[in-house]
Amino acid sequence: MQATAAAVTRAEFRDAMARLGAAVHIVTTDGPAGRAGFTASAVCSVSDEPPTLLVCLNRSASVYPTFQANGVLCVNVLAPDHQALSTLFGGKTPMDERFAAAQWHRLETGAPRLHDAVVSFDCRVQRHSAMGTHDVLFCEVVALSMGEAAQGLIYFDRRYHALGPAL
Ligand SMILES: NC(=O)c1ccc[n+]([C@@H]2O[C@H](COP(=O)([O-])OP(=O)(O)OC[C@H]3O[C@@H](n4cnc5c(N)ncnc54)[C@H](O)[C@@H]3O)[C@@H](O)[C@H]2O)c1
Ligand SMILES: Cc1cc2c(cc1C)N(C[C@H](O)[C@H](O)[C@H](O)COP(=O)(O)O)c1[nH]c(=O)[nH]c(=O)c1N2
Repeated sequence: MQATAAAVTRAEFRDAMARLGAAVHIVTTDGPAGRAGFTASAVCSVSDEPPTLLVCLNRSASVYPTFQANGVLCVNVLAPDHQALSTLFGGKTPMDERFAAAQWHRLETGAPRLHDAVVSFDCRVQRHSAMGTHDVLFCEVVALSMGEAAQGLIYFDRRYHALGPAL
């Protein structure tokens, strides 16, 4: 099936995007506006000088005002064991219940770092830009924490898949 740009519906776009596999993250914040976190697949490297990544956040998400006000966040890259945690942070669960399901620490900014994340990027949001339903947050990485295992959790075809070295 082929569709031209003008004729691409939301449903067609989502069906197509479901075939673009992506790593899964829990993005957190803490500060004057309180603590919040959500599951995100729309995360990408932008520049290594200054070290910068981007996160796309839906402006209709309940967490949006908290991220907007705090201006800091931590991108926690998930491992295969974190499937249930990803589901918890990707639904409508109250914030305290989300955070009660795992252990958290802090790096520089105070945004929660997941203790067994594959890697965590602690960031200050330098800029944000609205596009359609989402804000693109440009985040400068001010501290890093590398986990022990280099294994990944991928979201592809609306399901989770474990990623690790071939045996
Ligand atoms: N970028 C996002 O905001 C994003 C990404 C993945 C999932 N989700 C949300 O998670 C839930 C389950 O998603 P699913 O993948 O099982 O099925 P789905 O059919 O809702 O989404 C399929 C794919 O489309 C993209 N997508 C979904 N919603 C989007 C949005 N609002 N803006 C931009 N891209 C979007 C993602 O790549 C997603 O994996 C949905 O509520 C969805 O909105 C949002
Ligand atoms: C696998 C997967 C991937 C994503 C999401 C979900 C799931 C299951 N969600 C949706 C987001 O996590 C969800 O809306 C949050 O729970 C926010 O909910 P509240 O509105 O704050 O309760 C999501 N939302 C967003 O704004 N950007 C993203 O990149 C993603 N990616």
